[in-house]
Amino acid sequence: MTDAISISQAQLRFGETAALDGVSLAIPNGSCFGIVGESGSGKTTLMRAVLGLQKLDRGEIRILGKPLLHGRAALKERAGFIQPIFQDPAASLSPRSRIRTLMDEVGTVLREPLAATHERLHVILNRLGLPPGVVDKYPHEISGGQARRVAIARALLMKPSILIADEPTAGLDVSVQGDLLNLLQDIRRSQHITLVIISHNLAIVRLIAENAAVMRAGKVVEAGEVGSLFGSPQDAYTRELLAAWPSVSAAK
Ligand SMILES: Nc1ncnc2c1ncn2[C@@H]1O[C@H](COP(=O)(O)OP(=O)(O)OP(=O)(O)O)[C@@H](O)[C@H]1O
Repeated sequence: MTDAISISQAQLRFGETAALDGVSLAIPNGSCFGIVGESGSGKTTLMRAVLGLQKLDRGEIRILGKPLLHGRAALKERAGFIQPIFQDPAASLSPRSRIRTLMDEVGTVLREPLAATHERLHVILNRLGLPPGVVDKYPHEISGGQARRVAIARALLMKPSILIADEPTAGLDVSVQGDLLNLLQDIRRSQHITLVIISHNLAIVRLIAENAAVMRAGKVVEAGEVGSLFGSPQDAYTRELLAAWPSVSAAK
């Protein structure tokens, strides 16, 4: 079966820093895949490269079997099947537009009648526990948790087959974090979406991912099925990370 994302020998430097240093990964179609690692290990850079927002110095990325291309047309085409949820959702919402405008843009991009977009949006907002009236608000009028769910709603409205979420629960109350993860997991299963979760939080990845990769200093130090990766880590760095999350190694 074709992988949703395959990355081969990705290299990317920012001056002296090797943000990606020979990263190779295969993310199976329809799976939930976690990318973990401490701050600065290269997780966000990898996500940006996969989205085509950052060019590699060397290496290759394939999305659903096709080589990743750059340029406006390729970026636009890719938005139809791969969608990001960025760490700071408020930053991706235009401050001067009501949320309705942001959602209506999706209908235009998909060349879908507005009524059909609104109907799908209604279902998605309901699913995410957002009141329908949220669309009449400006981004500064909603809470951080709502902004994150609005960003997820917009991403889902695009009907992606791959969703990449960078720290999807950052800044949310612990009580809401579990709900959001369960919801993402439900949506992934019912819509057969490949979900990539990027997080420094091992507990989140342990909870919902099937496979994961551990990154350090731009390299993948270890990757595999989550149970064995966290149950019997082979790499010293994975063990070190796990030691900081005792509840993760205990939860088998
Ligand atoms: N635009 C940039 N210019 C210069 N250096 C950068 C840039 N983006 C990232 N880096 C550097 O590349 C390395 C990897 O950063 P990256 O943001 O990918 O890490 P991360 O694992 O996502 O961290 P975090 O969990 O804090 O978001 C870091 O050393 C960072 O300082």
